[in-house]
Amino acid sequence: MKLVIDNVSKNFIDPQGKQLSVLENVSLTVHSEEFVALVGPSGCGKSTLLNLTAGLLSPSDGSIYFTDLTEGHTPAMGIVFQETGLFPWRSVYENIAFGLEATGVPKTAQKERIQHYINLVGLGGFEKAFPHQLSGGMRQRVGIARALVINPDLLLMDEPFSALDAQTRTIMQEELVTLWEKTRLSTLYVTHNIQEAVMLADRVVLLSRRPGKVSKILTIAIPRADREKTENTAQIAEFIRIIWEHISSDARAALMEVEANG
Ligand SMILES: Nc1ncnc2c1ncn2[C@@H]1O[C@H](COP(=O)(O)OP(=O)(O)OP(=O)(O)O)[C@@H](O)[C@H]1O
Repeated sequence: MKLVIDNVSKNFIDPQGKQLSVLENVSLTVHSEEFVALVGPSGCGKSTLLNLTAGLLSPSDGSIYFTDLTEGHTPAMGIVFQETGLFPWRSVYENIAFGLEATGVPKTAQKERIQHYINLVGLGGFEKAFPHQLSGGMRQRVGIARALVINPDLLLMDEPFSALDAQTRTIMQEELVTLWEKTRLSTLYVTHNIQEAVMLADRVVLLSRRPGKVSKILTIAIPRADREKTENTAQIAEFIRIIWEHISSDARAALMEVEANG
């Protein structure tokens, strides 16, 4: 499976009725078993690109498609947003079951699958709890399990941990690394936090937006072996220093822009 974002542009109409060009000719691929982090300052169009990929928005130009699929297979996408959007009147189990309800998966297989993901995200024992009885981190785990239960080909995550306190965020990031090692799911992860991107991703993609200009893509590749060495702040800082030596001046400017405006 490969996700291809091919020369995509997106314009919106702003509240004054003027056309606002957010993305122009943006191209990006996410390969099978690849974790790509999309980093950029606030307002550069990260969520727009993710929503276009999810099919929640349509591109003004260009196309988004999958290649290298098994014949006849329709790709599925799991989505995790910053706001989990859990149904408050449904239990943990019922919230996770939601994604499977409209599918043809038989009931017994559904039960097994739901329980598998509940255990995988560490929520065993909380099946009957309601969202208001859970911490922010636990609610995000429900959101992640709900996205995974449909066995997606691609996982889309939009700042899933940014509403959490710093300590919980670190725990959730570590848990996501462990979870990803188990699932190796192709993932596109939006964040404005460079450290988080470096810690999680195989490849960091910078979406840069200069004043008066539309967004453009710059990529920093992070080999998987090196990613595993970025487990604490000191290692991440050292890693970013090494990357810094090897990237273009445009990419340096984009990183500084993220730090200044992220
Ligand atoms: N539906 C819409 N109608 C009009 N303008 C929009 C719409 N959605 C997004 N925009 C504008 O597009 C630009 C990019 O927004 P987007 O949410 O994609 O940025 P972002 O990089 O995800 O920002 P943040 O990190 O703050 O979430 C912003 O200027 C925003 O105001």
